[in-house]
Amino acid sequence: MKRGKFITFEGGEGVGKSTQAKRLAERLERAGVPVIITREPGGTPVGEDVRDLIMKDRPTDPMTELLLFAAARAEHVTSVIRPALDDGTWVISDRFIDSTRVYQGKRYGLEPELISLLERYTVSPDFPDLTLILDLPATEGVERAQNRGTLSRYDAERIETHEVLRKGFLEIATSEPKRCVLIDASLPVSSVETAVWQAVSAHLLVEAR
Ligand SMILES: Nc1ncnc2c1ncn2[C@@H]1O[C@H](COP(=O)(O)OP(=O)(O)O)[C@@H](O)[C@H]1O
Ligand SMILES: Cc1cn([C@H]2C[C@H](O)[C@@H](COP(=O)(O)OP(=O)(O)O)O2)c(=O)[nH]c1=O
Repeated sequence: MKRGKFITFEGGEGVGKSTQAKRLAERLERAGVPVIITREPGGTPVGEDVRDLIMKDRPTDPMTELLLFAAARAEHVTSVIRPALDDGTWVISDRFIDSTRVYQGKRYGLEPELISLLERYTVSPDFPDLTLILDLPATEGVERAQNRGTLSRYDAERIETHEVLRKGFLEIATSEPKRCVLIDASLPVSSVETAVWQAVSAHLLVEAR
């Protein structure tokens, strides 16, 4: 049985991750590839509870927040992601480790060594095969999230904070060019979809055949 591929979408608020995750899944299905979509925080009953908890009662201590995201991720990897990949199913996750690196690492300054250690225990060896980083000026992303009508407490942060987050994602794209592809998310939905499909075809479909 050929192992499935693991694809993650990352980027700031409202950049189009959920929209593109759905479109990519539809394209893969049309290409005959078995695929599931999942998200973080979330993806499991425990993960969804953690999501509700974090969104509702924001932890005052960044370390609490980091450990909650890590706990949800451990459950997500062991009960959803790893079994699917082992079974030959492709997995698309709307946010994953890079969100922690950027939101808890860059924004709160929590130590990269600690974040790496948590990744080692919660994710390893199931790191993403391909990460699509959707890039958009922070003001546009927040505007899209506002228009969508669901502005989370994270979305509502100051625009300077969103720019710090954007920079964090750009740094990851630069430092890990084999895993990450940077996508211009300011283009129309269908053009972003084409860019995503080109990246997936070039990185994964050729070797999957
Ligand atoms: N390329 C795009 N151009 C314009 N609007 C978009 C684009 N992609 C998504 N949107 C819209 O922006 C909002 C946020 O998109 P969404 O996929 O929910 O983003 P995210 O999951 O990154 O928060 C939605 O209302 C969506 O319809
Ligand atoms: C997965 C993850 C998410 N987050 C944050 C990013 C988002 O602001 C929030 C999840 O909200 P979500 O609704 O997924 O964001 P979006 O507005 O992009 O659709 O949780 C972290 O801070 N760390 C993490 O590890």
